[in-house]
Amino acid sequence: MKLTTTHIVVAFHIISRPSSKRLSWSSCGSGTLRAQQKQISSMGKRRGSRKNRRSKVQIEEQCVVSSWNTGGENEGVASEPLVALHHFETNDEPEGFSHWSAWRDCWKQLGWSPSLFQLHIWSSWKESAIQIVAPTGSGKTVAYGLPLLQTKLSVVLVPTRELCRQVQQECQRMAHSHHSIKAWYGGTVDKKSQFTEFKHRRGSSAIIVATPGRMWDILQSFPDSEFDLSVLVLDEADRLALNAELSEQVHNIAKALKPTKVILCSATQGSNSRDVWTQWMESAFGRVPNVTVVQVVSTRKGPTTDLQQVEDEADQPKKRRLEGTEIWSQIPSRVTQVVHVCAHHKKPPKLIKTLSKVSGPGLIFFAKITTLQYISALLKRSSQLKVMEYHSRLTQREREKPLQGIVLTTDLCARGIHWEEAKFVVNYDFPGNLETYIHRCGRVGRKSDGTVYSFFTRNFQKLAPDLVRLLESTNQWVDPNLQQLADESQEKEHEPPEKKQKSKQPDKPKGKDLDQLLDDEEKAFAALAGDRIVLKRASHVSDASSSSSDEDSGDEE
Ligand SMILES: Nc1ncnc2c1ncn2[C@@H]1O[C@H](COP(=O)(O)OP(=O)(O)OP(=O)(O)O)[C@@H](O)[C@H]1O
Repeated sequence: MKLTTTHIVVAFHIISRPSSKRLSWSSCGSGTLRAQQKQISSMGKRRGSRKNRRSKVQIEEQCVVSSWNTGGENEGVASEPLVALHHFETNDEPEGFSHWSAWRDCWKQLGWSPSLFQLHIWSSWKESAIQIVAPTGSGKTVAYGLPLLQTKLSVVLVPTRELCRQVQQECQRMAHSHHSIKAWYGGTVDKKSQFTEFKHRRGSSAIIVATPGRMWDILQSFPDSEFDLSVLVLDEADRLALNAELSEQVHNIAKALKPTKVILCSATQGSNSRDVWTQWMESAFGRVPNVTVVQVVSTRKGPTTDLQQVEDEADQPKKRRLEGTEIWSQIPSRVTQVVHVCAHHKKPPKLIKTLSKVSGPGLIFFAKITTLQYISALLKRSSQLKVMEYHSRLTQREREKPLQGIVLTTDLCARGIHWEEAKFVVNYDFPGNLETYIHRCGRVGRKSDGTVYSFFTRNFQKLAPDLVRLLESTNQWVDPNLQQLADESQEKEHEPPEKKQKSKQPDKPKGKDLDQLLDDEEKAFAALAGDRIVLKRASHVSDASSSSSDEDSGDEE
């Protein structure tokens, strides 16, 4: 597998969320652009570390079109999108686009201007395989959803039920009432009627949004059926690829449905996803086509005291992208990230302190449901806060309730969920990889500014060097303790193998199991809350130390 070397920057653009008028593509006249640059640079000034403030670093976002396949060279890439903004403003129909007026009417109804990467995706729509990589909240659903409204039967696979419902609603918003968009996941109408409807839809225009588990279940129940599928969209494609069960289901679905087009979509790519994606393509097409990648990337620009440093850093995103692990650009610039290194037992008081600072609704992420339930019980007893639990052990009915107040959740909510009102995220437990960190950060900053507070414990030291680079690349403050952990980690990388073995950090904090850690948390809460807390562990968490069975992977069915 090789990424072709031609990466052509096809356009330059500073983007936040496309709906934001001041930063929208339509307002990209040079005067406005200068104002935007000023605005971005002043954001850097407000939020940046001292080092960044001095160097006045600007973050600029660009749309890059490239391609990959199993070894071939990249063919010529258009220097600007075939579908341009003026096509939306005039009657001038772009060449080769049927149903153009329907597309335009749809946008006019929504009252939006398409963003640059959305224009590029539509311009690339004739390709049989497209990969979309754009920041959280940038409008990827609309980017693939709008063309689906002009095609025959298409299937969108997403990893969770929540996302399934959300994508269905988003597509329905764009669609005229005659267009049928269905959401299929466990607990919905019976399989037989879903299958009959699917068969009935052959040849007509319809979108089915489903979890892979449900879709495969239905297809398995009715073997030897023929389908006439136009497009298969794999939303959160890296999540689907990196989970063995989901990946196997997608593989089987691609083989059974034989789509004519495959769309891969996510804010992150994950380092090993591409091998799995290749297998899916082989199942769908019987060969691996050239995959066109439309990607939003950010680079840092601006005067600095150290030119070499800027040049090195400017190279960094490109290098990472070439390795297929681009992680820098996908957190919107209006999200402030505050990462603090802290000891595990300090997390409860830190949480209370953080919650006293924030206002408005938000999400707190936990690695395990038992920890979540435990902290939830403590918060309910010790504060007046409106707390809601949200994880995969709830009933379907409970999972359908709208999010409100302070939501204690797991990675079930890490991806895709569009909750405009959310003002903050707390990573009570830091996620195991930076892709998940990026997706969790993306739950805020969707309508207005948001802040992400992360409690970083030493057992995540391995992530520290990349996390520091990520924070710097997005102009954020870097905790000196985090910098120190990053430096130590890099020094360890260069140690001879024997020494490395000796100094290897255990995955869990040394000598303490979850029960002990919860005891520490309980004491810390008691110290803070005084009499309001009854020092008695809730019975439903007394087996908290029991294995990883309480982890919430967010997978479906
Ligand atoms: N061109 C546009 N102008 C204004 N609003 C837009 C535009 N495109 C999409 N939106 C809106 O932006 C919001 C976020 O879109 P969406 O949920 O598709 O983000 P996303 O890129 O899929 O994010 P994530 O990576 O977190 O899943 C939606 O409410 C959508 O309706």
